[in-house]
Amino acid sequence: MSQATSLLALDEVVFAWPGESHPAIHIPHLSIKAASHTFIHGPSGCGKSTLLSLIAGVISAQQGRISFMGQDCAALSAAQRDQLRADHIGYVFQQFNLLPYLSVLENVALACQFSKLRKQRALSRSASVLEEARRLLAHLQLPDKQLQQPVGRLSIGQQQRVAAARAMIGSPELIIADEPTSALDKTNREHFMNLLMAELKHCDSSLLLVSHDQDLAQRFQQVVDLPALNLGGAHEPA
Ligand SMILES: Nc1ncnc2c1ncn2[C@@H]1O[C@H](COP(=O)(O)OP(=O)(O)OP(=O)(O)O)[C@@H](O)[C@H]1O
Repeated sequence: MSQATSLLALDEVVFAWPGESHPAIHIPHLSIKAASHTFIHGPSGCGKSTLLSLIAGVISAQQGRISFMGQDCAALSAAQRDQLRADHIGYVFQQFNLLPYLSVLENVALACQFSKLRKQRALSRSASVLEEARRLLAHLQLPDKQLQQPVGRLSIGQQQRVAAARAMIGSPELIIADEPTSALDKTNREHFMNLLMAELKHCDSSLLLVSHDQDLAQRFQQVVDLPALNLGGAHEPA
């Protein structure tokens, strides 16, 4: 990787939604190191999800450079970006995005179907992908009897732990979590964050978590504040 320890780097990144005259995002510089924990905080509508979509390559910046694992993302084809994402990024979404007709184990194992690399890594730890899913879910304290059930039968807190296991299987370099605790009460939020942080130590992944919940900040080495968009639209991280 270039930039020695930088897993992800954004430089002078500007993005405006189509038809908008003011940018939703202007990031002069943001760097995320390997195996580090970064918290992006800001009020509703400040651009957190937009920033994550830029980093994930779902949308493209009009200006600036985003590099991930030493590669300039704009120089990659759409197919190359898709593969980079599947191999090296795990996601935990606000609404989990689990497939309700699959079992808990199958939902977790699914991430390895889109990435040979993550499958190989999972197999380097366990005898099969399903076994690795089982191991991760045990660490995240999912009761054994629920592993074969459709995810729809789980509580919200349990579904969120399944989503975390799916993001972490095959040890992607970066875990992106978009408001992962917003559906949880305070006790479950603390429990989820404790389990997530403990498991991250084992897989050496970097965590990039966005939330409006400032209470989470103390757990992170790097905190970036995205202020609310002012009337001029553009903002820079504090
Ligand atoms: N697909 C889109 N097309 C046009 N504008 C959009 C789109 N998605 C988001 N925006 C606008 O971009 C700005 C930032 O939205 P974004 O969803 O990134 O904020 P957020 O900080 O993630 O909000 P929340 O915390 O409520 O999820 C908002 O003004 C929003 O209306």
